[in-house]
Amino acid sequence: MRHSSFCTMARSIVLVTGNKNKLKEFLYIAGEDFPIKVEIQDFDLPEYQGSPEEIVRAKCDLARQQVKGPVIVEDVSLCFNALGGMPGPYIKWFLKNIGPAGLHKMLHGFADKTAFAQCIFGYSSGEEGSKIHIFDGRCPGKIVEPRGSTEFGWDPVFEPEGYDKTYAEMAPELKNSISHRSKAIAALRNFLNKSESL
Ligand SMILES: O=c1nc[nH]c2c1ncn2[C@H]1C[C@H](O)[C@@H](COP(=O)(O)OP(=O)(O)OP(=O)(O)O)O1
Ligand SMILES: [Mg+2]
Repeated sequence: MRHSSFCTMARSIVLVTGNKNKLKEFLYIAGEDFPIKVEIQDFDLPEYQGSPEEIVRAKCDLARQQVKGPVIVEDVSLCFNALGGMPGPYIKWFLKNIGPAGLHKMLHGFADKTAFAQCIFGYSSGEEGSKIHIFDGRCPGKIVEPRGSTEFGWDPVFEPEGYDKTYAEMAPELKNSISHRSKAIAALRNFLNKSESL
């Protein structure tokens, strides 16, 4: 927290997520020096269809209505270039129904295995009608046969560009230093540090 006399920042923000692995990575990446205290509320928000950004905006607005204060929400997409960006924000349902191995098989007929992981945060100060700020982080890579820990989602099939390991084979420090999530958190951190803009 900054102590400038211009500081109008709220004392804490609520991160709404039902995903424990997301939360773990968020807290790890945010670290001790995150500009604002983050509290967690674990509830499932309905997710509309649309572009990743539209989904985050709607999710953030619903979170704001429930929390009645400053909120952040996160939505993650896994976008296959050969499929024009699909499954994208619908990755959760593909993963749930066909698993990581099925995701890899989806690209069987395509030479292009490239993909990108996208993490978008939506932030609202909590006031009705206030602007929802968007922070977008991406990591390019490719979809491979599953390798590594099966602990977190599609990590076993995503191999970031420039590495010969999948996210699931990486030490947490490495994934958290290059991931889509770390890039989005860097943008969020930068915004929160400019407390006058809140
Ligand atoms: O770094 C990641 N590495 C691997 N898998 C990941 C990652 N980040 C999200 N995921 C999974 C979780 C869910 O299956 C889907 C995104 O859906 P998404 O709606 O954003 O997550 P969610 O519903 O689990 O949590 P939330 O309550 O925050 O909406 O991709
Ligand atoms: Mg969700």
